[in-house]
Amino acid sequence: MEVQSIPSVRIVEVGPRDGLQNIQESIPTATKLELIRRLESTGLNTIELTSVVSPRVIPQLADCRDILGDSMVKQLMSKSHLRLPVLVPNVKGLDIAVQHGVKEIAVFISATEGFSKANINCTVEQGIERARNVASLAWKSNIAVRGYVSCIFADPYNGPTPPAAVLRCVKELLGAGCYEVSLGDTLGKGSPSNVRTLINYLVSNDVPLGKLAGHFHNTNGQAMANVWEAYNCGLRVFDSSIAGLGGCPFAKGAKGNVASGDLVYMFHNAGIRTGIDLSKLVEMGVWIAEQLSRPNSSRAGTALAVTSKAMSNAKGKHSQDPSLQWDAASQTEGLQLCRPGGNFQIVKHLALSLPSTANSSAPDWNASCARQLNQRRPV
Ligand SMILES: CC(C)(COP(=O)([O-])OP(=O)([O-])OC[C@H]1O[C@@H](n2cnc3c(N)ncnc32)[C@H](O)[C@@H]1OP(=O)([O-])[O-])[C@@H](O)C(=O)NCCC(=O)NCCSC(=O)C[C@@](C)(O)CC(=O)[O-]
Repeated sequence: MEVQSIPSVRIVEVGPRDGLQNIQESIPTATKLELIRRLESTGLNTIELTSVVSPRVIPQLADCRDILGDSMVKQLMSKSHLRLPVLVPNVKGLDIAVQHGVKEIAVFISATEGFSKANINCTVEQGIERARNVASLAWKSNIAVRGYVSCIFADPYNGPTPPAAVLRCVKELLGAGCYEVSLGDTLGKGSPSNVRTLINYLVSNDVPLGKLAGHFHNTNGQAMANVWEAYNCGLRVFDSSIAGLGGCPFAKGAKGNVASGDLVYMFHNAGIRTGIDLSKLVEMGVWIAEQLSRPNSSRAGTALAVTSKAMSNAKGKHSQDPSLQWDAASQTEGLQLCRPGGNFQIVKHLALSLPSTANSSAPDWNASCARQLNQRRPV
């Protein structure tokens, strides 16, 4: 008999990097570290830790050395089942990552000129050259390299992106040694039909599906639909961010990444394994939204958090409220009468257990029942 394996996806949590990079208020390093620690405890096995970029451009992540030098992060880095990429734009970033024992980096280029110039201050061609150089040095240091191509559907300065420009960047990154390339809808402009068209186009031009990941921002509320469409086209790796945080200073108006909680909820409901504990992820979403004083953009996360709070409130109330503690009031064979707390004026519950000889002794049993209820009738 053919054994069917359970379908699974890999989720790349980009919250500590993409999720935080565009937040203006300074976030304490301790909060970022706690975020990483809690994310790992949910079962996520790929977490982008931070970026090593110009602190003038991304001041929020200027503490990247403190993150990478922290003992808890070092301990995570020593776990062989975890992938903990760090975003780097150039050799300087790679050097700092190497000094801190990073085992995986992510390089990033744009398919479009406008965003490339704004984001990394170079042309697309120069960006490719830099990424190639960084990747080749990384490989020499035994560091795995993931790649991003931004603006797969549109650029904030140049408008719609030609698919051929995306193809070129994907091929360049794979040729440079990236084990996987994440397709970034930086502005969140794409919808499922764009996703299908682009993936089909890439595949028909010899890009292996297994080398692609999806990175969808939720500006127009299409991110979940885009993930699902990409899944149905054959993608199995998706980037997401806790509480739907995310954004880039050069993608004005774009909203956060697809929320990790929504993604995991959707996949689990479809019988697709993620390896992630959804209830822990939900708690995490609530926690980080509180820490940052921001709304939690995960719809499933918010809804599940409300339900779980209501359930634990009800549980707590039941165990504390004396009127809901049930005592045996009287007991005869086959009949137990319970009462809530000390107040017997309202009979809230009657637990009846029929005698094993119910048929033969039914008249006796009925009489016993009536007697007890009459004795205990509310006044
Ligand atoms: C690429 C540069 C550095 C070019 O910026 P530049 O000004 O051309 O670089 P430079 O080499 O002239 O250096 C300028 C200053 O930055 C410093 N510097 C230079 N490199 C580093 C480094 N690695 N780490 C720390 N510091 C660095 C360097 O030392 C110098 O400092 P100064 O001497 O003036 O004090 C800059 O434009 C930059 O850092 N850009 C990064 C922007 C960024 O992080 N954007 C967000 C991430 S991309 C994204 O979100 C999209 C993605 C990936 O999520 C997918 C998607 O959604 O599409």
